[in-house]
Amino acid sequence: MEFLSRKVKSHGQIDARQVNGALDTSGKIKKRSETAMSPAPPAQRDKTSATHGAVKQSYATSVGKCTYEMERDRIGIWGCGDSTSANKISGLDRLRHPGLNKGMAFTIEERQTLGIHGLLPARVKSQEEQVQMCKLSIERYEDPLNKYIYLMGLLDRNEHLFYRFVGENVADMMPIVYTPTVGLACQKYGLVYRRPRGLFITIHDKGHIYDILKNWPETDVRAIVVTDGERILGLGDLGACGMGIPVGKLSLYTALAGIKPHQCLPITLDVGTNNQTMLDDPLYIGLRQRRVRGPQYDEFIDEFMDAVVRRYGQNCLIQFEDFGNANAFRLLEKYRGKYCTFNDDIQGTAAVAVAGLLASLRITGKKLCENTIVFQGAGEASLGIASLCVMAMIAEGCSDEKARSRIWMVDSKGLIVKNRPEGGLNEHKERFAKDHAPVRTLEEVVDVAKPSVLIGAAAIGGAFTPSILRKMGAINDRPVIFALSNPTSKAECTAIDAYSNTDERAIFASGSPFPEYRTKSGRILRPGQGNNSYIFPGLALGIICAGIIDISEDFMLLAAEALAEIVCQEDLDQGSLYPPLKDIQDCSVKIAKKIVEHAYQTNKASVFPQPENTEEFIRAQMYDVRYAAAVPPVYTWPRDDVLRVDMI
Ligand SMILES: O=C([O-])CC(=O)C(=O)O
Ligand SMILES: [Mg+2]
Repeated sequence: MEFLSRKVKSHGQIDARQVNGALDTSGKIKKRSETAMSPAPPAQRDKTSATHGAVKQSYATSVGKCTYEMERDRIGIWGCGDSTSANKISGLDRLRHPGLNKGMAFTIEERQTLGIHGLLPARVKSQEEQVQMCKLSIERYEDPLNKYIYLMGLLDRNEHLFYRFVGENVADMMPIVYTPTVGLACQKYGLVYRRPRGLFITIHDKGHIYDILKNWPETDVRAIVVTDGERILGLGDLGACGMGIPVGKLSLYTALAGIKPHQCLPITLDVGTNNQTMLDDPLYIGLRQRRVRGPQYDEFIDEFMDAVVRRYGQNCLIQFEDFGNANAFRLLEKYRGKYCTFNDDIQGTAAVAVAGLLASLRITGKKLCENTIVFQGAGEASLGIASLCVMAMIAEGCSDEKARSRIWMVDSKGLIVKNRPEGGLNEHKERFAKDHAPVRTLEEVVDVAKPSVLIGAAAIGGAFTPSILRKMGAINDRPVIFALSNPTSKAECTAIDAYSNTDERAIFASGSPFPEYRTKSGRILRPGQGNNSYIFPGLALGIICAGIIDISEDFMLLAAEALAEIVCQEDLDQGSLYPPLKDIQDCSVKIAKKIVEHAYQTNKASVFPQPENTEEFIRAQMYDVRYAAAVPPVYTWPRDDVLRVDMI
């Protein structure tokens, strides 16, 4: 009895803001009914057939909810009891559930109420103290792969803590959960894999994809990153081990753009691999067979797309990641406009590179269309960037033909020219083919074209030789050099190469991070990271908040312009064309804001009514890394003296 009264009394100490409603952006308490958070509409989920009509949603359906109520519903979803009997969930299950676990941050009241008192040491830690612990723990590891394994372990144990820790240490943690370490993790995925963190759907599951999606315990999925593992970063075909990429990308959805973790689903489509080393490796985790191609592959992907719509609704975003060149372009063309989809390697990389180019104009004082751009590579990234450059040049007032004339592309056979003796130009390359005699090497193309901008995205590490870089320095006052291939080993040159071969005049960016560079005069240059991570989280946030299905190219240019606008003079003075990584979460919100506003202007939004204050609306939807109360809200009764009945 005494124990009970202690429990009830202690409930009163729970922060009412956490249990009774969400904080709005001003820190003011809103009742839940005033917030945009509420359950996903059942009618929109689990459709019996894939329909493709416009789906109109209300605010209430666009984003899901948070705080105690959401935590409670998730308990049901994870099979620990239905949501109505959720309060009966064992405390032990809470400790094991990464979305509910707070570790030693469970209060004494929560421990007693939930029946986990005694399972934890006496000490109650604040989340801030736990973040400090994470820092100490990760610093103990020297090998980046061990740091990766530590962080994934943290994610498996305690989601809120993981996202708070990564979110507060973006510059230090991004190279671990993302490029370049994630590349190493994929190569060693057989060693790294611990527990389900996404779905593996194999070609043998054809005909049953919907059923597999139903095995995923979350029903409110808003974003999927999918790969078939054929071109993982610049590392090539890693088959099912490519899973590290969707996992890494979606962890940035949450860490950088506040998209709720349970709304994100990583998927690997395992159609085999042509990587013999993987096939021979006893640790390989995927199907031990060569890649399936042709109609069987196409039917498989078609079925996947329809199953996603049927399970999660038409507004569920499907980001294609690290598919092989041929499939990437084909599938983008096939599905765009019909499904809520974009290809990050073609379009996301294009947007981040064009953002960097737009920012570089503030240093060179030129218009984009006054530049001559040479691409090393003519794959997804290069062709995507080239196309978006044309769009940006046309926006400056130049003709399509003139814009294309500014672009020179080099592939494995040399300069892409019309009537190439070897033939074999696809329509994407054909668009940029020059009326020129064959030119074999990149260096010769630099001699002929005299570019102001050199962009590498063909995963040939070291392709920008000192001699090429020196030529760029000789032709230009401020040569623009982008070494975009990932991971670091595939970069076309290092930051040091770029600066030291151009008398430190290069305007340099790279896909993977490079350390700061000290000039001879002692100035510190901070090479910017032209990685699509500046784009895809904010883009996705905007798409989800406005319910955009048709992600047309204007959204990509808009995202690029939005990012370029954020770059300030101080960034440029430090040699960076991008804002510092520590500001990347703000960039995501700013990009999302532009995307949402543009969606309403162009009738592409399906969430109504349009929010009055876009930024406030977006921020109100974002994941809160702080812990929610784990026990139900309490209400107060009148004082004892009011209730007392006079018996005399
Ligand atoms: O993952 C990254 O760092 C960028 C990217 O999309 C790729 O290289 O394929
Ligand atoms: Mg990629």
